[in-house]
Amino acid sequence: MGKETRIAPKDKVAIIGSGNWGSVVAKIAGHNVKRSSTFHHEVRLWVFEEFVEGRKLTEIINERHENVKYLPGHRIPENVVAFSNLLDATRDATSLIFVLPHQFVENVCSQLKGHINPNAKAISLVKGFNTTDSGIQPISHLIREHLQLPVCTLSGANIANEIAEEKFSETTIGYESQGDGKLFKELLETPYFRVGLVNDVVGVELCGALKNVIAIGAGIVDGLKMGDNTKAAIIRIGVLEMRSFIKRFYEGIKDETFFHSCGLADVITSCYGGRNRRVAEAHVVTGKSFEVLEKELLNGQKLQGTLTAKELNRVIAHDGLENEFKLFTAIYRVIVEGLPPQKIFEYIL
Ligand SMILES: NC(=O)C1=CN([C@@H]2O[C@H](COP(=O)(O)OP(=O)(O)OC[C@H]3O[C@@H](n4cnc5c(N)ncnc54)[C@H](O)[C@@H]3O)[C@@H](O)[C@H]2O)C=CC1
Ligand SMILES: O=C(CO)COP(=O)(O)O
Repeated sequence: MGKETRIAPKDKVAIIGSGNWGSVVAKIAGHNVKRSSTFHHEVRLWVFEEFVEGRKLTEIINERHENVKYLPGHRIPENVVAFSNLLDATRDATSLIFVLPHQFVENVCSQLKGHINPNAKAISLVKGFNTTDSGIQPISHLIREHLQLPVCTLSGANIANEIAEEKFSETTIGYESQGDGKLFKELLETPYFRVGLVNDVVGVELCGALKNVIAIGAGIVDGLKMGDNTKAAIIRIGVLEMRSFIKRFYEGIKDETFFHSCGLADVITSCYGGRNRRVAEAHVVTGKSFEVLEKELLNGQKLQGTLTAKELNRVIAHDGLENEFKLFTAIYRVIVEGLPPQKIFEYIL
């Protein structure tokens, strides 16, 4: 009898989330799998169903191959198929990409519990974390604990619309197992979207979460028309608080992580572009609340920085660390307690 050659089954990809960034990732992964011998040629995209101009968003995506609400004007490849049912979207999938606003991840994971392929691995592109009384819970840990699978993270200086336009940018994948990191790099890298790898899952995602709070500080500076020197000061102080917070709550975070795209570079892009900066500027100019402006300006897209500022403050206040995290505390007070924005400078003196 001749030796049987067994062909390894191809990885099936499911993308969980189809907002602004999720839709760009669907475009990238959809194109990449077409050329790949590693991945199955269909990519499934879970869409939180809603009606757009009287039609289901999933139907529109599957017919027009465009997410007309969250990424208008950009084609999503035809091998990306939208599903409104989470279990259909993820059935048999072995590579799961989580790309949701962080407040929705827990609910999604509860629904997925017990329905995941035993060989699956995941990557979280989510920028945010949860808090408990004992500290912070990174989203990668939340996913790992619910679904019992290995989780990488991806974060970087990645304004979604610019990447949709294929303008050059970089990102960072944090991995525990290098093989998983390389697999997701193969799935997501393109000539215009370059992936760096670092053996630091939590460091990557916590930078991505905290930079959203610093970006709110930058938006406040813009709203007050303070200028570039002031914004640079907010960036400098913000980066120091970001590093100090991450190191305090997580051992083993690598210094090099802050110099990958997920670190300082993402702080910079978010402090100049990005939704958190924009809404914070509008808050200063109009005096409207962040909740109202999120609805008025973002057409269903979500702010992550306001929630993260609240979650951060829970930990800072619990441990009495306001003097060590003066900028984070001041930004929280502007968002939640109505502190006049110009007063943040009194806090950080
Ligand atoms: N947009 C960007 O430029 C980037 C975003 N990110 C991060 O990616 C994550 C996802 O953001 P985006 O794709 O931009 O989303 P988005 O903010 O554009 O859209 C919100 C998404 O949430 C969905 N949604 C609303 N209610 C829901 C619910 N109850 N359950 C589940 N989903 C619900 C909406 O259908 C929509 O797909 C966030 O953590 C964000 O910080 C990371 C890099 C770049
Ligand atoms: O994460 C981002 C850029 O890297 C996007 O930031 P915003 O959510 O503020 O738009």
